[in-house]
Amino acid sequence: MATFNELGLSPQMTRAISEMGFEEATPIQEKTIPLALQGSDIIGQAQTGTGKTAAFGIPVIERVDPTNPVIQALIMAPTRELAIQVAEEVGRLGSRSGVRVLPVYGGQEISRQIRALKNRPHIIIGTPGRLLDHIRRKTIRLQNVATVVLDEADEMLDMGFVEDIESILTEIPEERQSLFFSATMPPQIKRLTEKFLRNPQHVAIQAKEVTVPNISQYYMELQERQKFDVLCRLLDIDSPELAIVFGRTKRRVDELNDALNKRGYMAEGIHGDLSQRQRDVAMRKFREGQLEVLVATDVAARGLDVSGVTHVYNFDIPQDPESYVHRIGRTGRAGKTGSAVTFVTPRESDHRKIIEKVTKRQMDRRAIPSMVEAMEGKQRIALDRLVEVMEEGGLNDYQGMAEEVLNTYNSIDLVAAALKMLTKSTNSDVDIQLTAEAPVRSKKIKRRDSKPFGNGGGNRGRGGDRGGDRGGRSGGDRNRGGGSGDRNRSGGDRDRRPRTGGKPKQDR
Ligand SMILES: Nc1ncnc2c1ncn2[C@@H]1O[C@H](COP(=O)(O)OP(=O)(O)OP(=O)(O)O)[C@@H](O)[C@H]1O
Ligand SMILES: [Mg+2]
Repeated sequence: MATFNELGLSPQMTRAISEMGFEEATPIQEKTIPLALQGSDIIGQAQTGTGKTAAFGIPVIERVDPTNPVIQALIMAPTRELAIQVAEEVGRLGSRSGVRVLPVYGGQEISRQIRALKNRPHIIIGTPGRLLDHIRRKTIRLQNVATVVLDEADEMLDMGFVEDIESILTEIPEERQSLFFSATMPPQIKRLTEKFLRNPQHVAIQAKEVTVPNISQYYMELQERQKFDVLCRLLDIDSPELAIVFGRTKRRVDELNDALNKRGYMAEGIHGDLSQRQRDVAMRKFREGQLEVLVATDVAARGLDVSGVTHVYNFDIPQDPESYVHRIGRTGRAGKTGSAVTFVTPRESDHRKIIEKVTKRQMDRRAIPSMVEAMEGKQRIALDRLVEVMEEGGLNDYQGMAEEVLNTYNSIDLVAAALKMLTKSTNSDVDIQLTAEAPVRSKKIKRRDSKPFGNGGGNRGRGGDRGGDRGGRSGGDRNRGGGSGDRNRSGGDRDRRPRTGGKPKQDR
């Protein structure tokens, strides 16, 4: 790995990078930053959690002229949370360069964004729906944009977004630089990029596997009705620092979230039908470690970078291999280790094999843990806590009382009682009924067998009803020109029109 000093960056940038604690450039950064600084179009592909944000963020900032108060770069991301996160990272990277950065996304009051735009930001990070809204209102003008970035490019060029992206790109001068980044790049999307890029440099940090090697990957075969109890046992045994549980639909996420709370876990749900406030609260609590579990649809599958996520549980097997790669990539980031467990019902067994084939990585089978193991897990957590408190010290106020009580009682009994008290009560008598989800049907198509995420043929073969945040939405969310302009109120920018095959929706 190279140091950032070797990449030809400005002193302000090097300073900001070292203040962020980055010592060496990651491989994707090392390869793409010099190319991007020269002005090349780039398709950058590297595993989850390997620093793609800075790989595009650094050159974008370096190419901005801070003395010119116009929008010079546009970064697009598929979800609001990701837009916010990318804006934060780019803001930190640009903190010494005098560049102003602004995120714009649905669900936030547009008037607030319009006020913020008066500060003349240089770089906008936005979700496509809200960006289009600003373009129509002429509150954002893109005629001075020299660099455009698509983060999660394959997702952005997929069916639900591509028309919006095209409309936005027509607002940007043609002699622009385009940077497309993602951990996955299915062949047919890669082909589509030719339409938007000029002589792109393909930079693929393609390890043997598409997923990160430091994520242990397991699957567990079970019946749909066993899933919830097994999840609780896993949480007890694994005792994650932070965990994300992915469910297939919004209803699933709501029900799971309720059920986990009833069983005594600190959980919150996130999906596209929640208000932005609810989504923000859930994300903030999760980032601050006030939750143990974030329950999410695929709205949280891509790009989110929360340190401390040690475990990902696919309560429902993901619909396609890309989703699998991104979901499990929420753990094992920036060189850390992580663990992912995917629940597979008997009829989904073929689907698991397809995922394994595409990712070129086998998941290890993990046995269903017993209740006894779960209980032992909880007791172990209680013991760890007790020892932790003891090691922290500051026990003077209690020592007199401890000595006194030890005159009467046996020390083993006392410690056992303390442990019993500290062991989280199971609440396993709380009756939980989750609505069953139909198994994922594997489409038996030969897709991307040879070069799964690179060049070559292969059928996209994606169903019309992928993640729960997508299919079946009414048009309301995208109602252009609604009074407040806050058209994403009930959904995410992520929540796209139903995939009914290419036809423009009537409200467009
Ligand atoms: N050179 C570096 N040294 C140390 N940490 C870094 C470096 N570059 C990035 N990071 C940190 O690594 C983490 C992951 O980076 P980032 O979110 O950009 O990954 P990504 O490749 O975009 O992943 P995904 O495909 O999931 O979106 C972040 O917390 C980021 O701040
Ligand atoms: Mg990313």
